[in-house]
Amino acid sequence: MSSSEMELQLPPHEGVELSVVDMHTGGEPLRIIVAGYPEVRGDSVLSKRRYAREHLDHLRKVLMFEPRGHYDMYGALIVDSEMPEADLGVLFMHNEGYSTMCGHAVIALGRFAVDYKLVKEPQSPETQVNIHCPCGLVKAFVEYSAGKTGAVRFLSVPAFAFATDATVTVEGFGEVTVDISYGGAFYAFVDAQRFGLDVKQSRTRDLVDAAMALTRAIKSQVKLHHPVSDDLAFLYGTILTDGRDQFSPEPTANICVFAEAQVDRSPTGSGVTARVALQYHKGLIQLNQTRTFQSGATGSQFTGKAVEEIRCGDFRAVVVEVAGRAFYTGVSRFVQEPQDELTHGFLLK
Ligand SMILES: O=C(O)[C@H]1NCC[C@@H]1O
Repeated sequence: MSSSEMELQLPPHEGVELSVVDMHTGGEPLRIIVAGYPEVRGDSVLSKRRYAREHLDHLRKVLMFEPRGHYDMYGALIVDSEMPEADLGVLFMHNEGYSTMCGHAVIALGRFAVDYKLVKEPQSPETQVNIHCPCGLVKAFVEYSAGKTGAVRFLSVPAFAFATDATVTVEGFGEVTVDISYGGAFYAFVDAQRFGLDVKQSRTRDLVDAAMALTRAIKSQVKLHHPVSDDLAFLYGTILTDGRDQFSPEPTANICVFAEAQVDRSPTGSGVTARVALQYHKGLIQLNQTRTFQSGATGSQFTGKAVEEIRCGDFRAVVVEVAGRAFYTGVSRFVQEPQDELTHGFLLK
């Protein structure tokens, strides 16, 4: 028998099995867990996120960490939603825990939900998929024609500038002026030039070190607040930019360092949402002016625009639309053999 004829079956084994569909959006991986997880308890998606963190974290490590994943792996677990209008609920996971929003994942999940029939009756030219993320309901619109799915755009939860020109003291860099904005998760924004860096040219390690120093400083010096829930009020990451915030048809580049020094390969959907809200707040863009955002890491692109002004508690907020493309990379059935000394996973720092 030649190797091309071998059946892809695991030999007899013991232990937990987990099945996933792998995709990427602009280079950023998304491992969608489709089987093997126990029930995630909780009466809301936000409380399920808490439950997964407290009771099921060993499984996040199995799927995100080596040898099945890697330092920068990203995952999505589909859960039931308490919202009648939602087609699916989702929990996001990464190298440190569980995020509240993930735009690159929503783009991939939109395609996935149509292809794997999580929505009834797909429509052409676009099928709407309502995805209940921990931050709230996100509406994705998936191109659909002749049975095939394509590009995805989504309308995110209310996004708002939380603080502009805030000053923090950053170890090794002194006083740094930053903006903080929310796009389903909170991000700090600063021009990479402030650290003598360039988001497209500098070494990733240097960008990560600067971004993490800033994240640490903000976490210890700025108290965040979200009108809907305290579970949303934490800094998810720092986005270093090329400083080109004034509207232009040219792309603007950024790099997002989130969770525990994890680097987004995509332009960061929730980051684009937060950055558009910030640009709108500063009067640098108008409603329905589309900007192109480029990942400093891979050059991949998303577009983003503010489409409506609304309120979120006391904040003047906007609904932001982000668009991009996701692709399948494979399917896997992972096993966790009990005899394996490294069965729980590990990370190299
Ligand atoms: O696209 C996004 O929003 C995400 N990508 C990884 C970090 C963020 O959650």
